[in-house]
Amino acid sequence: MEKLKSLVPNNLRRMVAHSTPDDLPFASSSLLDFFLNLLQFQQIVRDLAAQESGLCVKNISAALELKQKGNQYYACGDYAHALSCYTQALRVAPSDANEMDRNLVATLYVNRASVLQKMDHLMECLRDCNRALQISASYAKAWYRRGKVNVSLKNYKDAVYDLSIAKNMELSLGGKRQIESELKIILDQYKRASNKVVQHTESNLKVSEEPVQVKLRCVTSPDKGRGMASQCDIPEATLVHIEEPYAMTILKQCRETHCHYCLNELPADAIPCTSCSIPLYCSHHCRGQAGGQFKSHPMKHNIKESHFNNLEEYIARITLDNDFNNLEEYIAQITLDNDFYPDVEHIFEHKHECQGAHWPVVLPSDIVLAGRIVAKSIEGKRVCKDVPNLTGILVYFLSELSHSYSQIPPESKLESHIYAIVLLHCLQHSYGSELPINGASASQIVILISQIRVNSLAIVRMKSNDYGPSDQFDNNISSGSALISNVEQIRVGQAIYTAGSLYNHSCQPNIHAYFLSRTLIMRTTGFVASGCPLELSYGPQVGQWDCKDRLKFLEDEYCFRCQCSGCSKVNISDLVINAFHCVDLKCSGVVLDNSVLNCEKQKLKNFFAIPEDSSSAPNLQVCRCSSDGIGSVANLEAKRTYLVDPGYCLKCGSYRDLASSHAAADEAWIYIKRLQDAIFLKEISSAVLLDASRSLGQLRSIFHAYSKSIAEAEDTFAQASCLVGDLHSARDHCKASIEILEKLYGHNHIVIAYELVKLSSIQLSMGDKNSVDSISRLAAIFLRYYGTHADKTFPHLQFLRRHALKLVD
Ligand SMILES: C[S@@+](CC[C@H](N)C(=O)[O-])C[C@H]1O[C@@H](n2cnc3c(N)ncnc32)[C@H](O)[C@@H]1O
Repeated sequence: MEKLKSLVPNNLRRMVAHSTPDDLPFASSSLLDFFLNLLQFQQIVRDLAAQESGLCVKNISAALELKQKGNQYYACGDYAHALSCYTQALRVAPSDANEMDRNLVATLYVNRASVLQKMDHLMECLRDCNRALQISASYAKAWYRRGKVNVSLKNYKDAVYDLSIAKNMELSLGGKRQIESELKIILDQYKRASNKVVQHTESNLKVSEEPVQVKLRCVTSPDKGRGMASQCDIPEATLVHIEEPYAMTILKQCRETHCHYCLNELPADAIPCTSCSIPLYCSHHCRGQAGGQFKSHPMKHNIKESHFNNLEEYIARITLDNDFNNLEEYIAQITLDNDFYPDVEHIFEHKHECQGAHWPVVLPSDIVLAGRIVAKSIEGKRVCKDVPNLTGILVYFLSELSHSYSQIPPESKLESHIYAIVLLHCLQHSYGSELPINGASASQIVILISQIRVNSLAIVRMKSNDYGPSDQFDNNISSGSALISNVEQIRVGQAIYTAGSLYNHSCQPNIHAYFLSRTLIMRTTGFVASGCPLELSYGPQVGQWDCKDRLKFLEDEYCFRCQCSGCSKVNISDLVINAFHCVDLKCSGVVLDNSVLNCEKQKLKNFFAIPEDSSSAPNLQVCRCSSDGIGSVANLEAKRTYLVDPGYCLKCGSYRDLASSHAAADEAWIYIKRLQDAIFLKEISSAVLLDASRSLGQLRSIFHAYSKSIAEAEDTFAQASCLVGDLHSARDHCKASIEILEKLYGHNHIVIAYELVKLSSIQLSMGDKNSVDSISRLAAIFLRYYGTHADKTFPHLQFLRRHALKLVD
């Protein structure tokens, strides 16, 4: 990108940078003409879009090399590395490659199955054996491995079948004898045990049985444009929206860890695309839905019919059991190809990327997402033939979704134009004349990119990390084996939800958006009165950042100035979050620095906007101040001189020297940061702890008691205390941090639930029965945000509940 940008001459750069939606086609076409005559551009595009020589094409020698490495790791017992090598080998192995008369992919599945069994991933091992047998039904080693894993799963009947078949297929006499002796042992086990049947169906992807029962309507307001509003009173935790993405793509950093279709974490037996080396999927279902070029394995071997008769007789003889009579059906069930192919109307999102070219890996996620939207539109056009050209195929996006082209910074405009032209060239390899490359099509993709910018949602997953005292730390304070849970949200994908994009943002949202698989779900987090707008947070919230930081983020990321209530009305959180303590330590007032005050001043002006001579207004203001707690930190009805200069306490008017306060705070933070580094390295010395403890005392005298700084420092101490095994202190610091967060976010915010996960796990480790209350409270908040999906989105909740019950018993 930088290379291409640097080649654009200044006059053209200026023209593109200052273009508006009206003169966009002219700017696009001028830039396109320039690039088409540029050799470097042609070379870059050729590299990105080349199919046969692309980096993502299957590659037999790379696969063999990785297989070899995997074998070496396996031989020396390094199963984790062996597993990774076999998975990478499967990713690049062509489906028709053979090695010693055996299909290479089948061999790799069997090798990986052996590792998975060693690592005790039994169901994953079973699935890999099935995959090998679906390619080559007469593969003795695959039947053998299947038999062995079925023994581990105590599925003895299947194990008898599998090993008998393996013995029948095995060519060497020695091999046959070995299997026979193993069979004898299994037969004994079979006779002694009652056989259970292990279900090996793939994961159920149905996400929600709960229907959406409320009616919403689209409303328009002058400051936010269209938005959604309720048509009736809606109780809290009500499901208000559920939607599948129009288009979705995985984020780069999750390509190796999450399924490229459903975005759930990959299991140990992840499967690759059959014809390129880009995606990994968790199941055949997801692979089928995403769709590649669907190459089947040409070496498919089936078992000859004649084998069945002898084999059935043999099994009947060794088992003396009439129950083994449908061998043919058994084999058919296992060896049947279980790739799931959706109906003919289904549009495959990965198909156009699956040609070996590496542009889908190299270009940024939002550009790949734009590619998926264009591809879906073209495929849709094939189904509905009366849509004429690109204007037609992108008609929904061009006319229905808002965009920010006029507001985006000049540099970003140039980047969008270059990406649009590059993307068009890459997509043309799949769509030829269906996708003309000209100024009109390029400008439409530029608009599409800016629509993605303001309308796409980040798909997130909740992740809980456990940490406890380091082994080497001499724990002489408590004997508790603390295992503390930390919850974090990680971004895994980016998607466009067409109806979901009508919801506006608020920094004090009344709906919560979350994802199951790739499905978007929205729920009210409190009671919503009829006619009220329903708004979610696009990222920043009151309590998380102060107002100026939220405004900046929304302008930078989404190109709009937030008009929500959190950014236009005074609230206690914005006043205290980055506030200094009053010099009079007995005073609870806040002292604001210049940057915060400038932003708050605007809101404070609105606060005083009511005419001076209005007799009822001041009382109203007082009521409001005391009701939301503002009165305890700022006396906004008093003299307005406080509002003019930074450094004065908003309650008593005392002056604080902010320059020296900033310097003292920076110094104190050096020691807290040192403690954070020590936590990361899990090496906490008493000297580091002591210095940080002194600094915490200093911070408490510098910052306001409800400030984020103090909350963060308390949280750091909670973690450190946990690691050194001082659970009493960990609990107290965790409680202190929660108290501050309650002031910043409110009592029932999801952030409080995340902190309660920490607190309750500390309490559980201490055997403290108060953990039951903490867990009930966090479960109630989770219920409010996730309703019936609370356990599904956060399975750790069940674990906590179980342990709390044990404690009560
Ligand atoms: C995903 S769209 C929401 C629907 C949009 N209002 C429309 O008419 O299509 C995001 C855009 O809505 C507007 N918007 C959303 N929340 C806003 C807010 N809190 N303040 C101002 N504008 C907002 C901005 O123009 C933003 O770029």
